[in-house]
Amino acid sequence: MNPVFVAIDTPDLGRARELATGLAGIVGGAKLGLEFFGANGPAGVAEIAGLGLPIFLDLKLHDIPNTVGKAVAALAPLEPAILTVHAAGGRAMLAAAKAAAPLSTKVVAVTVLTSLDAGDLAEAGVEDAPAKQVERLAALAHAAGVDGIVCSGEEVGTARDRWPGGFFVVPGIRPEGSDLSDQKRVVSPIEALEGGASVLVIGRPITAAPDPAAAARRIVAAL
Ligand SMILES: O=C(O)c1cc(=O)[nH]c(=O)n1[C@@H]1O[C@H](COP(=O)(O)O)[C@@H](O)[C@H]1O
Repeated sequence: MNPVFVAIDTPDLGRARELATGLAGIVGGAKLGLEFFGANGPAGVAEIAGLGLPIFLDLKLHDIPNTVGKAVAALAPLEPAILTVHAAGGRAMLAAAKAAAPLSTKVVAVTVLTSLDAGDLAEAGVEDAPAKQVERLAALAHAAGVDGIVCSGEEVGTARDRWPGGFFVVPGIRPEGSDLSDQKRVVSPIEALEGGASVLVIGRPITAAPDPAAAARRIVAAL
């Protein structure tokens, strides 16, 4: 399976359609997140899904177990290939999300966002290094029965060693020389794959390129 999921982060349905159409056959799937969902809702997700790429619905749900379970049930007709929740929501919330999801959907728990470093965690009261916090939340996600986690490429190797059958989503991917933007824990596409990533989430290095299809082809060819 082609592990590259392109993050289509835009509120513009026409632009999303253009990207999904132009990248079908080059990448393995499309990730739609809060920006797209806020503007286009479930109908927009269904429209992009109809273009043929597997859909990763990245809404990073984080609330009490009842609310998250019912939100996942409301999203279930979309049958996304992958759906995100926040591991910090706790064991019962993670279990409720998994119980409400279609069997074909991989529910993955976001551990420590790739936009955070040790200083950011300390400001939020977490004194451990990101790797330690990822390890803790990965163990929680595993125990709660979800399918895998989202972590950076810096942690995926250790996480995979501890959960060999897990599904590992790695964003914060930057090919050599590309702009970091707001990402702080980044690795290259090949480093993420060699570390054990199941899926590489890549947004702006593809979507902000003058020729997104050519950028995606270069990334996939280097894997
Ligand atoms: O869950 C995610 O996909 C996610 C988790 C995380 O820790 N970091 C992260 O960047 N993401 C998402 O991955 C994408 C990264 O986009 P780029 O930085 O443009 O490659 C965005 O859509 C983020 O919402």
